[in-house]
Amino acid sequence: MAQYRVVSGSVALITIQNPPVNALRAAVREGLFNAIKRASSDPQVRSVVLSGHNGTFCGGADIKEFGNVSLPGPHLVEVFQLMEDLVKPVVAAIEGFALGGGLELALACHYRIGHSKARVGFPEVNLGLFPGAGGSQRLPRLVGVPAALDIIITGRHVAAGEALKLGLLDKVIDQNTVDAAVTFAKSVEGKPLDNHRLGNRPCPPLENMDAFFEEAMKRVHSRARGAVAPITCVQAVRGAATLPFHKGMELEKMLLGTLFNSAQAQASQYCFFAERAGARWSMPSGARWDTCKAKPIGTAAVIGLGTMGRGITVALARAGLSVVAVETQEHQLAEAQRAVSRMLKGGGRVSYSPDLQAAAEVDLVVEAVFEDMAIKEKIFKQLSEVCKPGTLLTTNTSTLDIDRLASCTRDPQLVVGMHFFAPAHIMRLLEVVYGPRSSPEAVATAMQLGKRMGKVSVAVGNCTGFVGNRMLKPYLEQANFLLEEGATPELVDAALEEFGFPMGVFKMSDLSGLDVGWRVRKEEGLTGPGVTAGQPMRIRHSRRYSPLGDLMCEEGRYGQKTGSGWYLYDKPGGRVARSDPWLRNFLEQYRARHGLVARRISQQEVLERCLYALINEGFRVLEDGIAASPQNIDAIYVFGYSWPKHRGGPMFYASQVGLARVLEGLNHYHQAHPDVPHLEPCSLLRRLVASGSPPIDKWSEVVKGHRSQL
Ligand SMILES: C/C=C(\C)C(=O)SCCNC(=O)CCNC(=O)[C@H](O)C(C)(C)COP(=O)(O)OP(=O)(O)OC[C@H]1O[C@@H](n2cnc3c(N)ncnc32)[C@H](O)[C@@H]1OP(=O)(O)O
Repeated sequence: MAQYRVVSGSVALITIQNPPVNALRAAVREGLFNAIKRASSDPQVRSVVLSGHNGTFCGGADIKEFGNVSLPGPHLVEVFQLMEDLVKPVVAAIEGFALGGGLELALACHYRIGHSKARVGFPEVNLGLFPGAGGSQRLPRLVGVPAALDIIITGRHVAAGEALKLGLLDKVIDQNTVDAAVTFAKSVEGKPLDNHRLGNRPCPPLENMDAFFEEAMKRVHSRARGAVAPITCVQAVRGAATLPFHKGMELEKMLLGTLFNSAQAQASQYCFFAERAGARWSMPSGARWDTCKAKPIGTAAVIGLGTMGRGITVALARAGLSVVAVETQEHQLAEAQRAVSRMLKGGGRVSYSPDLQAAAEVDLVVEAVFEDMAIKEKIFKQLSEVCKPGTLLTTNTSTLDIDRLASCTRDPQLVVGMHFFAPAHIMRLLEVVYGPRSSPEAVATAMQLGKRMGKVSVAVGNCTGFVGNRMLKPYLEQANFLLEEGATPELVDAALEEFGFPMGVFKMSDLSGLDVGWRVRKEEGLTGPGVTAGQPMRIRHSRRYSPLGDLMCEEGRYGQKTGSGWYLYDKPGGRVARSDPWLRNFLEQYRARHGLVARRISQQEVLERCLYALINEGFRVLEDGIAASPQNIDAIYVFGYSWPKHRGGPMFYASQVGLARVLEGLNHYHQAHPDVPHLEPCSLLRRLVASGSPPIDKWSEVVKGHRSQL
């Protein structure tokens, strides 16, 4: 786990060996502890170099160990202190990553030499923690409080060049890092070390310290959206700035104790693994990630250059593909060309054409035209004739039937959905949608391409809305019903924002445009001139229906783009939402017209109705086999719908609330609203509760048993 050998006559070279990222699990901590003791007592040794096996210094503590009540082996703080106290100089040779406990380990060394491609950082905040093994105390002493706080709060990876400028690294080199570190170690043998022990150094002084930390705390409170870890980061760094090292370490220990087994830390760590779980995809046919080979993709075409098409073009070009961007409307093509070039800053290999024929020779097509089945069917038919045999045809539809599009082509097995999220070059999520006829090779290729674009890719089955938008529908529906019953957009949004969403449902709807959903509802036959004649306004297919969104669109209130929607904006395209007296009036008149009596609605009811309805649909998605696991659903919600990471995704949240409580809540609300089927608890949820609410990683066993009985 920690290999020890003496090189160059006097240098103990200690190499951490725990693939793939040399995480500091118990055996590694023990190995390091023993190796340092050995170097200390070895008379031949005058200096030490610490490195990581296989080009990676160290990815930090082993996150998989965190569930254990008491961690076995020596504690990291103990190992690091032993290292810092060593009377022989210790040099960290950093290749690849030094993250979290890995960087703390490097900070306990007396010198740090990094490869030019190395990256360092404290990503603990993303795991609901902070650098609590000395990092919050040592880093500010080395680089100063402002730089340390920035690194610790953002969790960002710092490139070697920047780390050198900050003084975090002593030297950056392009050659063999371990060789350079050995040479360096020999050059400092016998030299005094006191100033190189960060625990001995005071923090560089900071003017206006109180004001600095007050401002930092204010900023963190406004951005953290209920997450506790970022606040703790500020408290810990303040300790470093104001306390002697040993007192700061005590504070750090106390603060870490409050977070370590907290619900937020568990949720964030669950997200870390859920993000990676999508790569191990499977299809109902039994095809899997490890048995299917992706086709090589070098060229792609994007059809339709609206907002989505432009973002997709940028994402593909940044992944190194040569892209043909096709748009039949000349003015839109010219505008898109300018926008894409701006986003790519002159880089990328993109050509533009008004003609679909330009896609003839590409390996893969992403269709991103208007959300209209007839138009998409026509394009798929044309693509099938134009493109060379073997070209993968994909669609960016957010809701339409993949199989219907596949049936317009000569090779339906080559058709899959690639559902990007706006802005497509920024949002991390990609839903890869397979139809009943999509080949495993086509799925493997789309998943592989997602990885190349840096996306969190999740393979899902074909149904209206797939996973994300299917679950969103009952959530939006509940929000509208709450308005009918007496809530305001402000009340609903405040409850959801306090829960941790960056934007409430109505602000989000104003941002994305109310007309988008209106068009979908027209396509579904829920609204429109022919549909509404003679039908009760608030009932469709014998279920409760809210026409509020349709009425808003009929008034021309599409959201930010028209300057008014659920809120008022200072101009079309304005961003700052203000309460709108017109809307209050409109809601009052609407309720009066339909004999609805407004009642007081609590934030708790808002959360339970919106979130439980969404979660209930998540269980149906699992039941139907549209998503392979709750982890996949949660990754979709965290990376595509901005579900707060510290809540772990909707399915994990349900497991934390308690499945019995979610079931009870749904039963309660369904009794009150029997005409709303989305509130009726689905059979999988009932079954999970009946089987004693097993932990989330055991749900799949119940799902399997459940499906075999259907
Ligand atoms: C107190 C807290 C302390 C002291 C801490 O140190 S908390 C841990 C802080 N460290 C991190 O948060 C780093 C987490 N890891 C990463 O960010 C990345 O894995 C990486 C940048 C180090 C490498 O990225 P990449 O090359 O893309 O590889 P993967 O992310 O796919 O990872 C490969 C597999 O390794 C597993 N892994 C990664 N880091 C850890 C870890 N610290 N503990 C346990 N396991 C880890 C990861 O899950 C992958 O495994 P599979 O999911 O494929 O089985």
